[in-house]
Amino acid sequence: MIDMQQTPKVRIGQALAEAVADALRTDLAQQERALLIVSGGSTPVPFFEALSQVDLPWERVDVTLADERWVPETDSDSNTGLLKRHFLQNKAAKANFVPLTTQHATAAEGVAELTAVSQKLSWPASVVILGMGDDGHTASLFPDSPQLEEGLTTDAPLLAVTAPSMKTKSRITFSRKQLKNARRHFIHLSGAAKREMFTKAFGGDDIREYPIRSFMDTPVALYWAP
Ligand SMILES: O=C1O[C@H](COP(=O)(O)O)[C@@H](O)[C@H](O)[C@H]1O
Repeated sequence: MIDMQQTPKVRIGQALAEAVADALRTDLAQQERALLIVSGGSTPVPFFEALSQVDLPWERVDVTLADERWVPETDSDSNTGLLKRHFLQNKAAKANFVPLTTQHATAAEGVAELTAVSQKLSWPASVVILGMGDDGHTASLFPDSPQLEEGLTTDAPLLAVTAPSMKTKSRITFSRKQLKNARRHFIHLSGAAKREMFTKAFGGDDIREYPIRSFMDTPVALYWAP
């Protein structure tokens, strides 16, 4: 239930949590397991906290990330660390979390193992939630990345990438094609800078300029909070 006393970011987080929970319930009524793919970064915290409290057969839900920074879970930049602190708690503690990191030193070395793991999940995903950076990146598909073309075109599910403009440059990401392999897509944004970028991105067609554009040919529900 949306709490009208809360800030817009919390209310949008609650609304998105309700929509995602409904989607998972619908799919779990027809299949044994459901796959939920979430993004990291800073935006999803209120959504994670709301979803963690929802009643669901979480033991039948596999959760993984759209992308991960290649750092230990204890690093403040780790998306896995973020999920563990804000989402995989309360009722959602029973979900099966599939991390996008391995013991390998680099993402390039870990990608084969993670590809094998990811292929055992219940595709198509029930839900993919995408974020967007202020530069128009989504997942770890960055406009200035040498692997952008590969990420936008490959049939491989996962790839190792570098993001020259980011603090954590070494990353792993699901490819555009794999992120599209889902029943429902949501984009979750907050703040004026993201509104401006979203308007710019959705006003043009060059997917290499703003990679979030590569989801404009997909039905997406936008959850934006001022
Ligand atoms: O690096 C990343 O950035 C995007 C956007 O993050 P935000 O902090 O601006 O919300 C995120 O969606 C992605 O998962 C993350 O690894």
